[in-house]
Amino acid sequence: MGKQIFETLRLEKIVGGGQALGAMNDGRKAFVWGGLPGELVKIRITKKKSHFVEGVVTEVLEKSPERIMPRDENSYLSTSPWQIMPLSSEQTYKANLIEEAFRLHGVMLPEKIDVFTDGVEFNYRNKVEFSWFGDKTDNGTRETLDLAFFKRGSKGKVVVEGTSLAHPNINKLAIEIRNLLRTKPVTARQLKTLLIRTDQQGNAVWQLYIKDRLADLISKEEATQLSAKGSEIIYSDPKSPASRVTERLNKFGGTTLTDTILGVTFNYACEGFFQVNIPVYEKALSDMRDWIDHENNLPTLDLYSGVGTIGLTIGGDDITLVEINEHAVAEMQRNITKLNRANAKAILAPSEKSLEYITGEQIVIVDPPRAGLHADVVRRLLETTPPRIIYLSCNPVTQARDVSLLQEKYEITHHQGYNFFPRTPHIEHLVVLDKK
Ligand SMILES: C[S@@+](CC[C@H](N)C(=O)[O-])C[C@H]1O[C@@H](n2cnc3c(N)ncnc32)[C@H](O)[C@@H]1O
Repeated sequence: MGKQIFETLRLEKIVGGGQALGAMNDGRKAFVWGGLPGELVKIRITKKKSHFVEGVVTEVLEKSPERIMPRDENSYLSTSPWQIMPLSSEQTYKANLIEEAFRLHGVMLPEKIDVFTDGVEFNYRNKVEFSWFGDKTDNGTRETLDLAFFKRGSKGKVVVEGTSLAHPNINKLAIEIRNLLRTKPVTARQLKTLLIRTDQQGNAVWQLYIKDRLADLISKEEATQLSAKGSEIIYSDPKSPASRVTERLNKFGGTTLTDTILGVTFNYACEGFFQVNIPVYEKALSDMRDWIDHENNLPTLDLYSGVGTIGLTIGGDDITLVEINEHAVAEMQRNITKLNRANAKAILAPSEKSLEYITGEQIVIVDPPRAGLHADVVRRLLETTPPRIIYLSCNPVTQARDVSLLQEKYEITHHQGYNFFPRTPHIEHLVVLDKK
């Protein structure tokens, strides 16, 4: 291991990525996890570049009055680095980051920025992926086996018993599976990840991704003793770091879950796509629904649609959904069929290659990834000028960039922030744009 480098500095502000910003003695910017504005901290450098460094706080020399004890003292940096401040501060930082992003792009937001939260700070996640960690025991005869998360800014792992963000049934089941595997001749090196998911009723399913073809690692009897409704043992190519399904080795019960969003029922696979914090997502959807002109019954176009949870709940009868990911589209198609939505069309394609669907005669909903809208999508919107664009974003910086371009022909009618992921720096922001 290379020599560790430490530095002491004062932190100034929180930046878009969620880190606190400070300056090194040599003038380089330092993006720091685990610190708050105003604090004097000692940091360990985790990445060095010519113009900036990244680091993690190892000691707080002067504390911010905002600082609170993180609930997951050892692992909060891996899952939710804003556990060190109260939710009220988090809400203010999120609103300020939205404001700053739009100001830097020269866009005036007409209303005071408000970030909706349902006040549920913990236990909101319905999906957690655990890693595994093993170490030699004192006498070196066998290895320990623990659940773990990757440490932020290093390749190391931190041993956990769960996370405060997760539904309690997820943490409970994770421990049951860990305890069962501790009785087996298997080491952490043979295991990749454990994915656990719950529906809103708390029914849990799990998938164990392993790097050896150990189909009989867990018996049917053992699986039925666990507090889950279904599970799978999956062989996942060891060459890929991700939990990809290479081969399904064994299955105990179904691993499909069902949830209802604004009265519409969706089925999704354990490894499939689905929203993580359904109550707050539902609030965003019901707000967005208010901006769909159901009276005039215009068709709706949902770009970057995922499995269609926006378009199929709030879009009208005549809805076209465009998504790049084939698994998401397959899941969306299954749901369209099940819901008997004859006028819903799922398109497997990048939005920027589906420009012919943007005709100007429909309400357009966009919910792009962090990179924001493709330049060709913005160009086509400006050419065809649909009467309303409903833009939900997980990155206010790229949203502000796109809105600044769309302002040529649109004005902002409404905007609202949402806190889908409390205790983390993630921000969602809705902007409703009307043709001028
Ligand atoms: C922020 S998610 C939104 C998903 C969905 N609207 C929802 O509410 O759950 C962005 C989605 O865009 C998809 N995506 C990414 N790049 C895309 C592109 N160029 N064209 C279409 N979809 C894309 C991703 O696969 C992902 O499902």
